Amino acid sequence: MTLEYMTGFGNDFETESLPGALPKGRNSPQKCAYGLYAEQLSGSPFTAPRSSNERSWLYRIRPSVRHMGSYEPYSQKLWRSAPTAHEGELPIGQRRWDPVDIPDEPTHFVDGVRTVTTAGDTVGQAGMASHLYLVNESMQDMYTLNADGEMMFIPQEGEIRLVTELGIMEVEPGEIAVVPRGMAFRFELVDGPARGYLCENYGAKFTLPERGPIGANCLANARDFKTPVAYYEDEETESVIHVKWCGRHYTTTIGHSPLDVVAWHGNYVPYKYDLRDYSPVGAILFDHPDPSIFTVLTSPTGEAGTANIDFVIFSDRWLVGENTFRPPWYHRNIMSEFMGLVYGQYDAKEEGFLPGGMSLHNMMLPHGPDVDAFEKASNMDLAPQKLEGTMAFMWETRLPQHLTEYSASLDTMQENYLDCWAGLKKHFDGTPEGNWD
Ligand SMILES: O=C(O)Cc1cc(O)ccc1O
Ligand SMILES: [Fe+2]
Repeated sequence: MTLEYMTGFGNDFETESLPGALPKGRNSPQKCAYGLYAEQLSGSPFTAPRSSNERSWLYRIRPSVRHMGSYEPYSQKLWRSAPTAHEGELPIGQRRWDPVDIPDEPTHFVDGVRTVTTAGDTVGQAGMASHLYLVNESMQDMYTLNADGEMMFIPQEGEIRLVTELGIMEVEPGEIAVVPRGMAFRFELVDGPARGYLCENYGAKFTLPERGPIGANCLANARDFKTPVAYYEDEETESVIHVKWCGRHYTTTIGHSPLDVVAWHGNYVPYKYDLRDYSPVGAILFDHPDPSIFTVLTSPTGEAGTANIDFVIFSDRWLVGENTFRPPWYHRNIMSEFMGLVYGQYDAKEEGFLPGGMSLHNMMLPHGPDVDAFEKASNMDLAPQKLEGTMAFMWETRLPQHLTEYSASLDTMQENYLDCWAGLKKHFDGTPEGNWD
């Protein structure tokens, strides 16, 4: 599909799919052109400061109050919500999983979400959940809307199409997309089954991190973000809308497509971003900076520098540090790190961390390079080295992440993960050189 996008991050966009559908100079004319209804979708409180105030005006065939009402419970037991902290005797510890297969039985997006971790509390609007989506069927006459948070999609296998109230985005592995809290969409497959990672952000919306002394350029540049143009459906077919609200799943049935927005303007929008447009900045003489240097988007909290979620990537880059151990250092961290791998190899792990796999290094639990990565990096020739064809990512949150019964009992969980560090030898022998034999 050839799709049109508007570029920029946080812009006030305007778009119409019929000429003159967008009112000029006002939001609520007495009668809207084409007999449309005007509707405001507020993503921030009305009174939020300008820098964080987000809303869009939608000009649609029917107001959404005609789309939704009379909610019936819907059973989706594997799409969980925080808090799940006190359920059963779920284990703690460093965790890693191999990729999970896409099921054979017909599975659309809503049924294909599998929750791996939850943090915080949906009702308190803090924290996040990390999920997988495993999908082999497009949604048909079915739509979904998540009141609990915005959703970041990271496709790992298979291109996906998100047909949202504000327009259509196609997203392939290497790209990400974000759908705002409360926006309805239909999830479709472009070219076959799809597996990916999904972050449900219960807290403040993702935004670009400050660059500080880096200045006005590099990292994720605003002009590389893409928001779809208006698209509408005028279809009188029986449809189901799935709604997730305070951790529960519901459906409501209506007689038409809810994707009936003919024109819109505003800054509360879905967007996509190609991670290969990211311009990494790093140490160019010695030492390994904190991974926050690779932040793409951050969901801030009221506490400075203490993110609800930092979305960080480890993409193609040069390693040039002199007299430097170049992979990640060993560490313990107050923040909790969920990682996935879209393609390639991650530089802290020589084996075992596979594309489509995932790892969890939770609050204060130690981790770092496996024994082979340590030995290799400790002894290598330190010529400039290019890491190529790699795309790992991390959702790092200030809150501890809790497993679910599903992730704790997945048969792809690596029982022997700790063994990747078991061979780390004692090199200390009391001499300044140490013993490297
Ligand atoms: O644990 C990890 O692999 C992620 C990570 C990468 C890095 O370069 C430094 C710290 C860190 O947590
Ligand atoms: Fe880490």
